Amino acid sequence: MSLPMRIEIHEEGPREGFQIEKPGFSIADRAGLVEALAQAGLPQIQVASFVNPVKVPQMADAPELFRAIRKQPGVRYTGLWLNEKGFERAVAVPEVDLEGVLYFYTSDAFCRLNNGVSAQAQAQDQRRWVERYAARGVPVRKAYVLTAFGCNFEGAIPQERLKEVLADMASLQDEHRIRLDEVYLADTVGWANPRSVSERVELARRFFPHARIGLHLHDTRGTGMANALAGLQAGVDLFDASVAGLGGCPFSGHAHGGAAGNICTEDLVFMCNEMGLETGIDLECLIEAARLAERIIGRRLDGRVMHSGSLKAFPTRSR
Ligand SMILES: CC(=O)SCCNC(=O)CCNC(=O)[C@H](O)C(C)(C)COP(=O)(O)OP(=O)(O)OC[C@H]1O[C@@H](n2cnc3c(N)ncnc32)[C@H](O)[C@@H]1OP(=O)(O)O
Ligand SMILES: CC(=O)CC(=O)O
Repeated sequence: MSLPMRIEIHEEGPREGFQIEKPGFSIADRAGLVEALAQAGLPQIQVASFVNPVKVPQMADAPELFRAIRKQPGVRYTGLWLNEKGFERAVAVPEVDLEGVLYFYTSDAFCRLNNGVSAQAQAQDQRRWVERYAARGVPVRKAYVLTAFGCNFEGAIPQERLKEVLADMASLQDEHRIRLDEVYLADTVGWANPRSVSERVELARRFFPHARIGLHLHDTRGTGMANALAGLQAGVDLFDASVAGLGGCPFSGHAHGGAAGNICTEDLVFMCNEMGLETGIDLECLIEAARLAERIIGRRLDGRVMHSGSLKAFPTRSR
Protein backbone atom coordinates (compact mmCIF):
# COMPACT_ATOMS: atom_id res chain seq x y z
CA MET A 1 0.00 0.00 0.00
CA SER A 2 1.32 3.47 -0.82
CA LEU A 3 2.02 5.92 1.98
CA PRO A 4 -0.72 8.45 2.67
CA MET A 5 0.45 11.93 1.63
CA ARG A 6 -1.37 13.89 4.31
CA ILE A 7 -1.33 12.78 7.96
CA GLU A 8 -3.73 14.06 10.60
CA ILE A 9 -2.32 14.13 14.12
CA HIS A 10 -4.44 14.78 17.21
CA GLU A 11 -2.75 15.98 20.38
CA GLU A 12 -3.43 14.07 23.61
CA GLY A 13 -0.78 15.52 25.95
CA PRO A 14 -2.85 17.93 28.04
CA ARG A 15 -5.20 15.09 29.00
CA GLU A 16 -3.12 11.89 28.68
CA GLY A 17 0.03 13.55 29.91
CA PHE A 18 -1.25 15.30 32.97
CA GLN A 19 -3.56 12.45 34.09
CA ILE A 20 -0.48 10.47 35.09
CA GLU A 21 1.67 13.28 36.49
CA LYS A 22 1.33 14.36 40.08
CA PRO A 23 -1.69 16.64 40.69
CA GLY A 24 -1.31 20.38 41.16
CA PHE A 25 -0.05 21.84 37.88
CA SER A 26 -1.58 25.27 37.48
CA ILE A 27 -4.41 26.08 35.11
CA ALA A 28 -2.33 28.93 33.68
CA ASP A 29 0.55 26.57 32.76
CA ARG A 30 -1.71 23.92 31.25
CA ALA A 31 -3.78 26.48 29.32
CA GLY A 32 -0.52 27.99 28.06
CA LEU A 33 0.60 24.59 26.81
CA VAL A 34 -2.71 24.02 25.00
CA GLU A 35 -2.37 27.44 23.38
CA ALA A 36 1.20 26.68 22.29
CA LEU A 37 0.05 23.40 20.73
CA ALA A 38 -2.75 25.17 18.86
CA GLN A 39 -0.21 27.77 17.71
CA ALA A 40 1.91 24.95 16.26
CA GLY A 41 -1.01 23.86 14.09
CA LEU A 42 -2.46 20.83 15.91
CA PRO A 43 -6.02 20.60 14.54
CA GLN A 44 -7.44 18.78 17.59
CA ILE A 45 -6.27 18.88 21.19
CA GLN A 46 -7.66 16.74 23.99
CA VAL A 47 -7.58 19.21 26.84
CA ALA A 48 -8.80 17.21 29.85
CA SER A 49 -11.10 14.45 31.06
CA PHE A 50 -14.32 14.62 33.06
CA VAL A 51 -13.72 11.52 35.13
CA ASN A 52 -14.17 10.78 38.82
CA PRO A 53 -11.99 13.39 40.59
CA VAL A 54 -11.42 11.01 43.51
CA LYS A 55 -9.80 8.54 41.11
CA VAL A 56 -8.02 11.08 38.91
CA PRO A 57 -7.58 14.30 40.92
CA GLN A 58 -5.31 15.69 38.19
CA MET A 59 -8.41 16.25 36.04
CA ALA A 60 -10.71 17.66 38.74
CA ASP A 61 -10.40 21.19 37.36
CA ALA A 62 -11.26 20.27 33.75
CA PRO A 63 -14.05 22.90 33.47
CA GLU A 64 -11.80 25.71 34.72
CA LEU A 65 -9.02 24.63 32.36
CA PHE A 66 -11.31 24.68 29.32
CA ARG A 67 -12.56 28.13 30.30
CA ALA A 68 -9.04 29.51 30.69
CA ILE A 69 -7.87 28.66 27.17
CA ARG A 70 -7.69 31.41 24.57
CA LYS A 71 -9.10 29.44 21.69
CA GLN A 72 -7.83 29.60 18.17
CA PRO A 73 -10.34 29.35 15.30
CA GLY A 74 -10.32 26.05 13.43
CA VAL A 75 -8.91 24.03 16.34
CA ARG A 76 -11.11 21.46 18.11
CA TYR A 77 -10.69 21.35 21.90
CA THR A 78 -12.02 18.00 23.08
CA GLY A 79 -12.56 16.16 26.36
CA LEU A 80 -12.93 12.58 27.52
CA TRP A 81 -15.59 11.05 29.78
CA LEU A 82 -16.39 7.47 30.67
CA ASN A 83 -19.79 7.75 32.34
CA GLU A 84 -22.98 9.79 32.17
CA LYS A 85 -21.95 12.05 35.02
CA GLY A 86 -18.76 12.95 33.19
CA PHE A 87 -20.66 13.63 29.97
CA GLU A 88 -23.13 15.92 31.76
CA ARG A 89 -20.23 17.83 33.32
CA ALA A 90 -18.70 18.26 29.86
CA VAL A 91 -22.01 19.37 28.33
CA ALA A 92 -22.18 22.11 30.98
CA VAL A 93 -18.93 23.63 29.67
CA PRO A 94 -19.63 25.36 26.34
CA GLU A 95 -15.88 25.60 25.64
CA VAL A 96 -15.72 21.80 25.11
CA ASP A 97 -16.04 20.72 21.48
CA LEU A 98 -18.28 17.74 22.10
CA GLU A 99 -17.81 14.60 20.04
CA GLY A 100 -19.65 11.34 20.51
CA VAL A 101 -16.95 8.74 20.98
CA LEU A 102 -17.62 5.07 21.75
CA TYR A 103 -15.14 3.01 23.80
CA PHE A 104 -14.81 -0.75 23.49
CA TYR A 105 -12.29 -2.94 25.30
CA THR A 106 -10.78 -6.27 24.37
CA SER A 107 -9.48 -6.77 27.92
CA ASP A 108 -12.11 -7.46 30.53
CA ALA A 109 -9.67 -6.97 33.43
CA PHE A 110 -8.54 -3.56 32.22
CA CYS A 111 -12.10 -2.50 31.47
CA ARG A 112 -13.14 -3.31 35.04
CA LEU A 113 -10.27 -1.25 36.44
CA ASN A 114 -10.55 1.70 34.09
CA ASN A 115 -14.26 1.82 33.45
CA GLY A 116 -15.69 -0.01 36.44
CA VAL A 117 -17.66 -2.58 34.39
CA SER A 118 -17.00 -5.77 32.42
CA ALA A 119 -15.96 -5.45 28.77
CA GLN A 120 -19.26 -7.06 27.78
CA ALA A 121 -21.34 -4.62 29.85
CA GLN A 122 -19.29 -1.76 28.42
CA ALA A 123 -19.98 -2.94 24.86
CA GLN A 124 -23.68 -3.21 25.65
CA ASP A 125 -23.66 0.25 27.21
CA GLN A 126 -22.29 1.75 23.99
CA ARG A 127 -25.78 1.23 22.52
CA ARG A 128 -27.14 3.51 25.24
CA TRP A 129 -24.38 6.03 24.53
CA VAL A 130 -25.54 6.27 20.92
CA GLU A 131 -28.99 7.19 22.23
CA ARG A 132 -27.62 9.62 24.84
CA TYR A 133 -25.59 11.40 22.20
CA ALA A 134 -28.54 11.51 19.80
CA ALA A 135 -30.70 13.05 22.54
CA ARG A 136 -28.11 15.84 22.93
CA GLY A 137 -27.59 16.28 19.19
CA VAL A 138 -23.98 15.11 19.41
CA PRO A 139 -22.97 13.11 16.33
CA VAL A 140 -21.29 9.72 16.89
CA ARG A 141 -18.59 9.24 14.29
CA LYS A 142 -15.74 7.73 16.19
CA ALA A 143 -14.94 4.60 18.20
CA TYR A 144 -11.88 3.30 20.01
CA VAL A 145 -10.86 -0.26 20.78
CA LEU A 146 -8.77 -0.04 23.94
CA THR A 147 -6.11 -2.69 24.61
CA ALA A 148 -6.41 -3.69 20.96
CA PHE A 149 -3.04 -5.47 21.06
CA GLY A 150 -2.42 -6.54 24.62
CA CYS A 151 -2.88 -5.73 28.27
CA ASN A 152 -0.68 -5.94 31.35
CA PHE A 153 -3.37 -7.98 33.15
CA GLU A 154 -4.51 -10.38 30.41
CA GLY A 155 -1.34 -10.49 28.32
CA ALA A 156 -1.32 -10.59 24.52
CA ILE A 157 -4.79 -10.19 23.05
CA PRO A 158 -5.42 -12.76 20.30
CA GLN A 159 -6.62 -11.46 16.94
CA GLU A 160 -9.76 -13.55 17.40
CA ARG A 161 -10.73 -11.43 20.42
CA LEU A 162 -10.16 -8.21 18.48
CA LYS A 163 -12.26 -9.69 15.68
CA GLU A 164 -15.14 -10.30 18.11
CA VAL A 165 -15.02 -6.71 19.31
CA LEU A 166 -14.85 -5.29 15.78
CA ALA A 167 -17.78 -7.50 14.74
CA ASP A 168 -19.79 -6.22 17.69
CA MET A 169 -18.95 -2.62 16.78
CA ALA A 170 -20.01 -3.24 13.19
CA SER A 171 -23.32 -4.71 14.35
CA LEU A 172 -23.94 -1.72 16.65
CA GLN A 173 -23.33 0.49 13.62
CA ASP A 174 -25.94 -1.39 11.60
CA GLU A 175 -28.49 -1.68 14.43
CA HIS A 176 -28.38 2.03 15.16
CA ARG A 177 -27.93 3.20 11.57
CA ILE A 178 -24.91 5.28 12.41
CA ARG A 179 -21.67 5.45 10.49
CA LEU A 180 -18.37 5.17 12.30
CA ASP A 181 -16.10 7.26 10.12
CA GLU A 182 -13.08 6.77 12.37
CA VAL A 183 -12.15 3.54 14.12
CA TYR A 184 -9.08 3.72 16.34
CA LEU A 185 -6.99 0.83 17.56
CA ALA A 186 -5.43 1.82 20.88
CA ASP A 187 -2.26 0.19 22.13
CA THR A 188 -3.04 1.29 25.66
CA VAL A 189 0.02 -0.24 27.32
CA GLY A 190 2.55 -0.81 24.56
CA TRP A 191 1.95 -4.39 23.42
CA ALA A 192 1.92 -3.71 19.69
CA ASN A 193 4.74 -4.41 17.28
CA PRO A 194 5.04 -3.39 13.61
CA ARG A 195 3.74 -6.75 12.39
CA SER A 196 0.69 -6.78 14.67
CA VAL A 197 -0.04 -3.18 13.69
CA SER A 198 -0.19 -3.99 9.99
CA GLU A 199 -2.21 -7.17 10.58
CA ARG A 200 -4.72 -5.50 12.91
CA VAL A 201 -5.15 -2.39 10.79
CA GLU A 202 -5.95 -4.73 7.91
CA LEU A 203 -8.41 -6.61 10.11
CA ALA A 204 -10.15 -3.40 11.21
CA ARG A 205 -10.44 -2.36 7.55
CA ARG A 206 -12.24 -5.59 6.74
CA PHE A 207 -14.97 -4.70 9.25
CA PHE A 208 -15.00 -0.97 8.45
CA PRO A 209 -14.07 -0.64 4.78
CA HIS A 210 -15.39 2.95 4.58
CA ALA A 211 -13.84 4.23 7.80
CA ARG A 212 -10.47 5.80 8.42
CA ILE A 213 -8.50 3.58 10.74
CA GLY A 214 -6.67 5.57 13.42
CA LEU A 215 -3.88 4.56 15.77
CA HIS A 216 -3.47 5.59 19.40
CA LEU A 217 -0.04 4.22 20.26
CA HIS A 218 1.92 4.18 23.49
CA ASP A 219 5.69 3.89 23.48
CA THR A 220 5.88 1.85 26.67
CA ARG A 221 8.44 -0.61 25.35
CA GLY A 222 10.23 1.41 22.69
CA THR A 223 8.32 0.20 19.63
CA GLY A 224 6.13 3.30 19.33
CA MET A 225 7.70 4.97 16.31
CA ALA A 226 8.27 1.66 14.51
CA ASN A 227 4.59 0.92 15.08
CA ALA A 228 3.63 4.32 13.71
CA LEU A 229 5.73 3.62 10.60
CA ALA A 230 4.00 0.26 10.18
CA GLY A 231 0.70 2.13 10.45
CA LEU A 232 1.76 4.62 7.76
CA GLN A 233 2.85 1.77 5.52
CA ALA A 234 -0.56 0.16 6.07
CA GLY A 235 -2.17 3.40 4.87
CA VAL A 236 -3.09 4.90 8.27
CA ASP A 237 -3.35 8.68 8.08
CA LEU A 238 -4.81 9.40 11.52
CA PHE A 239 -2.77 9.31 14.73
CA ASP A 240 -3.10 10.39 18.34
CA ALA A 241 0.16 11.53 19.88
CA SER A 242 1.39 13.42 22.88
CA VAL A 243 3.73 16.37 23.11
CA ALA A 244 7.17 15.43 24.49
CA GLY A 245 5.94 11.82 24.79
CA LEU A 246 3.88 12.52 27.90
CA GLY A 247 1.10 10.19 28.89
CA GLY A 248 -0.21 6.93 30.16
CA CYS A 249 -3.23 5.49 31.87
CA PRO A 250 -2.98 5.33 35.67
CA PHE A 251 -5.06 2.12 35.68
CA SER A 252 -3.11 0.08 33.17
CA GLY A 253 -0.78 -1.78 35.51
CA HIS A 254 2.68 -0.48 34.63
CA ALA A 255 5.14 -2.83 36.26
CA HIS A 256 7.49 -0.12 37.47
CA GLY A 257 4.98 2.62 38.11
CA GLY A 258 6.50 4.93 35.48
CA ALA A 259 4.58 6.84 32.89
CA ALA A 260 4.26 4.97 29.62
CA GLY A 261 3.81 7.83 27.25
CA ASN A 262 2.04 8.09 23.95
CA ILE A 263 4.15 8.32 20.84
CA CYS A 264 5.71 11.73 20.84
CA THR A 265 3.95 14.31 18.66
CA GLU A 266 7.01 16.26 17.56
CA ASP A 267 9.01 13.09 16.84
CA LEU A 268 6.14 11.82 14.69
CA VAL A 269 5.88 15.16 12.88
CA PHE A 270 9.66 15.12 12.34
CA MET A 271 9.51 11.61 10.85
CA CYS A 272 6.60 12.57 8.59
CA ASN A 273 8.39 15.73 7.43
CA GLU A 274 11.55 13.80 6.63
CA MET A 275 9.49 11.26 4.67
CA GLY A 276 7.80 14.06 2.70
CA LEU A 277 4.39 13.51 4.32
CA GLU A 278 2.35 16.62 5.05
CA THR A 279 0.98 17.20 8.59
CA GLY A 280 0.11 20.90 8.52
CA ILE A 281 2.08 21.30 11.77
CA ASP A 282 4.95 23.74 12.28
CA LEU A 283 7.69 21.52 13.73
CA GLU A 284 9.85 24.31 15.17
CA CYS A 285 6.86 25.81 16.92
CA LEU A 286 5.88 22.37 18.22
CA ILE A 287 9.39 21.79 19.57
CA GLU A 288 9.00 25.02 21.53
CA ALA A 289 5.71 23.67 22.92
CA ALA A 290 7.48 20.46 23.96
CA ARG A 291 10.17 22.49 25.74
CA LEU A 292 7.43 24.43 27.47
CA ALA A 293 5.90 21.11 28.61
CA GLU A 294 9.30 20.13 30.01
CA ARG A 295 9.61 23.41 31.90
CA ILE A 296 6.10 22.96 33.33
CA ILE A 297 6.63 19.35 34.38
CA GLY A 298 10.08 20.10 35.71
CA ARG A 299 12.05 17.05 34.55
CA ARG A 300 13.63 15.83 31.33
CA LEU A 301 10.89 14.43 29.10
CA ASP A 302 11.12 11.52 26.69
CA GLY A 303 10.78 13.36 23.35
CA ARG A 304 13.87 13.10 21.15
CA VAL A 305 13.69 15.93 18.63
CA MET A 306 12.96 18.45 21.38
CA HIS A 307 16.47 17.72 22.73
CA SER A 308 18.40 17.07 19.52
CA GLY A 309 16.74 19.80 17.43
CA SER A 310 15.36 19.24 13.95
CA LEU A 311 17.52 19.23 10.82
CA LYS A 312 16.70 22.86 10.12
CA ALA A 313 20.12 23.84 11.44
CA PHE A 314 21.74 22.06 8.47
CA PRO A 315 20.58 24.12 5.49
CA THR A 316 23.00 22.67 2.98
CA ARG A 317 21.83 19.11 3.50
CA SER A 318 20.53 17.77 0.19
CA ARG A 319 17.38 15.64 0.24
C1 LIG B 1 -7.03 4.62 28.61
C2 LIG B 1 -7.20 5.91 29.28
O1 LIG B 1 -6.25 6.64 29.45
S1 LIG B 1 -8.79 6.36 29.77
C3 LIG B 1 -8.53 7.68 30.93
C4 LIG B 1 -7.91 7.22 32.21
N1 LIG B 1 -8.83 6.52 33.03
C5 LIG B 1 -9.71 7.16 33.83
O2 LIG B 1 -9.70 8.38 33.91
C6 LIG B 1 -10.68 6.32 34.60
C7 LIG B 1 -11.21 7.04 35.81
N2 LIG B 1 -12.32 6.33 36.36
C8 LIG B 1 -13.46 6.90 36.65
O3 LIG B 1 -13.66 8.09 36.45
C9 LIG B 1 -14.50 6.03 37.25
O4 LIG B 1 -14.00 4.86 37.74
C10 LIG B 1 -15.65 5.68 36.31
C11 LIG B 1 -16.15 6.92 35.59
C12 LIG B 1 -15.18 4.76 35.26
C13 LIG B 1 -16.75 5.05 37.12
O5 LIG B 1 -16.92 5.75 38.24
P1 LIG B 1 -17.11 5.21 39.71
O6 LIG B 1 -16.12 5.94 40.48
O7 LIG B 1 -17.11 3.74 39.78
O8 LIG B 1 -18.57 5.76 39.81
P2 LIG B 1 -19.70 5.60 40.84
O9 LIG B 1 -20.89 5.72 40.00
O10 LIG B 1 -19.51 4.43 41.75
O11 LIG B 1 -19.54 6.95 41.69
C14 LIG B 1 -18.71 7.11 42.80
C15 LIG B 1 -18.66 8.56 43.17
O12 LIG B 1 -17.90 9.27 42.19
C16 LIG B 1 -18.67 10.29 41.59
N3 LIG B 1 -18.35 10.29 40.17
C17 LIG B 1 -18.36 9.21 39.34
N4 LIG B 1 -18.01 9.60 38.10
C18 LIG B 1 -17.79 10.92 38.15
C19 LIG B 1 -17.41 11.87 37.17
N5 LIG B 1 -17.20 11.52 35.91
N6 LIG B 1 -17.27 13.15 37.55
C20 LIG B 1 -17.49 13.52 38.86
N7 LIG B 1 -17.84 12.66 39.83
C21 LIG B 1 -18.00 11.37 39.47
C22 LIG B 1 -20.11 9.88 41.84
O13 LIG B 1 -20.97 10.99 41.82
C23 LIG B 1 -20.02 9.23 43.19
O14 LIG B 1 -19.98 10.25 44.17
P3 LIG B 1 -20.65 10.07 45.62
O15 LIG B 1 -19.90 8.93 46.24
O16 LIG B 1 -20.43 11.39 46.27
O17 LIG B 1 -22.07 9.73 45.32
C1 LIG C 1 -8.54 7.04 25.12
C2 LIG C 1 -7.23 6.46 25.42
O1 LIG C 1 -6.49 7.04 26.16
C3 LIG C 1 -6.91 5.22 24.74
C4 LIG C 1 -5.80 4.40 25.30
O2 LIG C 1 -4.76 4.87 25.73
O3 LIG C 1 -6.00 3.19 25.23
